[in-house]
Amino acid sequence: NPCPKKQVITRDPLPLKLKPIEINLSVIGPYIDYLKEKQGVNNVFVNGTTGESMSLSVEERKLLAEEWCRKAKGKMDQVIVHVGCLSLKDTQELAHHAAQIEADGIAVIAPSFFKPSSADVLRTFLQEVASTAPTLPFYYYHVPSVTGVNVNVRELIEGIEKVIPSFRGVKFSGSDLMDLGQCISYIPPHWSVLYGIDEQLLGALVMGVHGAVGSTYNYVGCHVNKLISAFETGDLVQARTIQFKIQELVSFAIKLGFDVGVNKQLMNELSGLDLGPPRLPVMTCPAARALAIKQKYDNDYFDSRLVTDYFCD
Ligand SMILES: CC(=O)N[C@@H]([C@@H](O)[C@H](O)[C@H](O)CO)[C@@H](O)CC(=O)C(=O)O
Repeated sequence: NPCPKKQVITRDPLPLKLKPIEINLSVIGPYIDYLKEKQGVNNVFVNGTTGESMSLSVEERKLLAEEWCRKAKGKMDQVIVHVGCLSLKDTQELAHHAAQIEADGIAVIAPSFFKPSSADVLRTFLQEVASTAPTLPFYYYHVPSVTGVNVNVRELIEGIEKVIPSFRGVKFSGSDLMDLGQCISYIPPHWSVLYGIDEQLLGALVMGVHGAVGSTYNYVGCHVNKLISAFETGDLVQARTIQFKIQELVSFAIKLGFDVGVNKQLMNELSGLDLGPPRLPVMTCPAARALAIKQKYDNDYFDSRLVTDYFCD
């Protein structure tokens, strides 16, 4: 067995440089039009979980935030930019940048590698961030299933306005309805609590949330607007019908393995726009899985025999 010859290994011509930008800014404008015209979505929350912010560089996040703010001007009511990072310094840099580009607000998750040991420590972290963008409305983004930081939000926000005068509310993506209710009963009228578990929105509306932010609203946004309207006019039968449909879709997708990659593929297919693949460690959704979920969506939402009464325009 002959010895393998020694090989010369050539170096990558750009060994340490980043490859050219791997984010597609050009699709943001058309995507805003799709959200507005086809889904009735008038506010966006960008660089959050669905936007894979924690897998992006600070530079990429700035470029994305800038493009969203620029293209949404005159079309969307508000662009809230999520600026949370593992590092306080990066978070402050993004908060300061969001103020420069005139975002309508910022949101921050709890750092999740070195986790805050208490609500007090988390409040201090948020205060340090808010102080770099003191004029921007500030939201705490509570998403314990992802961060593993499950502080009591009511405890966190009690008195928070004394240290963060720009504090304006919470994006609450937790399932603890007692904590949710205790936040809502505490907050002043100029704050809001926005709910982030799409399949449980109706329960949160009953508790008094002021709005909803969710990944599936990229393609069921118009249905959710109808759910909210039905709830507001007291038509609980209609509101439940829509909520149950969303639960069916989400539970079907969860059984097949629902994650940000699957969601992204659904956003691609249902918007008709090429939003590109997710970034590792999120995997591209296998084609068969996306097809099965899309078929479920098409059957439930576009079969006029089933949904004539709340079919989206
Ligand atoms: C953990 C997570 O990803 N939650 C989603 C939900 O929309 C979630 O995908 C949905 O309720 C299905 O479970 C959103 O709260 C995330 C979100 O709004 C964001 O992109 O920041």
